[in-house]
Amino acid sequence: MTTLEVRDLVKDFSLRSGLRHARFRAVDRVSFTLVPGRTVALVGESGSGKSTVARVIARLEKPTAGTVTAVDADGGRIGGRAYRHHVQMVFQDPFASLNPFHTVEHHLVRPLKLHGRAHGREDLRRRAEQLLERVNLTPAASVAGRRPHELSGGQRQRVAIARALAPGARVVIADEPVSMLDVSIRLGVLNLLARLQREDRLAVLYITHDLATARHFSDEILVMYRGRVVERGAADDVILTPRHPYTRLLAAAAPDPESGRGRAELLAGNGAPEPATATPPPADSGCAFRDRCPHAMEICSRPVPEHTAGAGERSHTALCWLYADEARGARPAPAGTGAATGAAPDTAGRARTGAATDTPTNTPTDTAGRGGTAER
Ligand SMILES: Nc1ncnc2c1ncn2[C@@H]1O[C@H](COP(=O)(O)OP(=O)(O)OP(=O)(O)O)[C@@H](O)[C@H]1O
Repeated sequence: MTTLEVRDLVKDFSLRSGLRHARFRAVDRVSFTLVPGRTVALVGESGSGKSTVARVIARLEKPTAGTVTAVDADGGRIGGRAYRHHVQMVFQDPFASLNPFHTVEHHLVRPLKLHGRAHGREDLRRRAEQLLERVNLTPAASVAGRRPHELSGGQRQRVAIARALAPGARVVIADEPVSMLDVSIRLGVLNLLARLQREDRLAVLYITHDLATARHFSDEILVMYRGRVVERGAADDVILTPRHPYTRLLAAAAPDPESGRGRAELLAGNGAPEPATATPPPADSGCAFRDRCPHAMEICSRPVPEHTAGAGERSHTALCWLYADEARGARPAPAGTGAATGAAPDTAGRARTGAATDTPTNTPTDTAGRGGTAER
């Protein structure tokens, strides 16, 4: 049963510089579905469009094109105010998302009242305390009377999560929910989100730069590059057998727990991928990654086909010419743009010779491995 469907979402922004006026496409034909009890992770480097997708879903931005549709358990379309009960967002910055002048109780009572989830002072107070207990903020009565500055960053984010649950949300959009928190408490907050998701069968969109937590906490991963989803599949498949050269670069740039350096740095001598905003995307509809791709071919300037391996829950899609029949035997790109003749890359970014393959034989080492950590 579908809870939220994003279809062919496009978001353009207007850019003005003096008298010049241009349009910039931040999100380009993004589609995915969120279902109860499952987490979809949206990963990609800074500027790839992840937060814009979240903001459109949360109705903080209007889409330029495409649709976002929420449906209830009977398949009926949810619109208007009910949509705001149904879809809630947890923001990156717990310091900015809570009003410093109001108590924790006020932050929870307001949505409970607004969405008709409790009535009367006593009922509201009781429901607010129940929410605090659910996010492990105890003793709830004492926490309820505090103001945000009296709480740690982790505690504030727990209040923000409780506030998201207050209207009875079925879909939670968590936009980098732990990136501003101390490393030592991040897993505790993510484990809390995972528990609430299981208990309430929430549909969660988890936005992150971090491949390790994306793999651990999500069922499906979508990799975004310059507004487009360039790869998608089951979390383990995307991390352990990445197909798109960009995902391979991201995986290679993931921090090495032993040395503390990015693996790309170790392999290539220089390093992690540049931010997506560093260079403007190519003006045509070819692959936006081709300027940085070590396997770029001339064919990459043509509109990129989607290639899917596997089926159902194991379907694994890459938006890349390397896997297309037409690319076999394609001429290599001119010198300086990287070279490959239909060769699928290995994880060190080297092109393997021979025809492209649907199932790359080289897989990255499991640096993004799963590891359970208790909720704190
Ligand atoms: N209101 C806006 N006006 C103009 N450009 C914008 C606006 N909001 C976002 N952008 C641009 O859209 C692109 C995508 O931004 P977005 O914040 O969605 O990326 P992101 O992947 O979430 O990055 P980060 O991880 O740093 O938050 C960026 O180039 C950004 O500068």
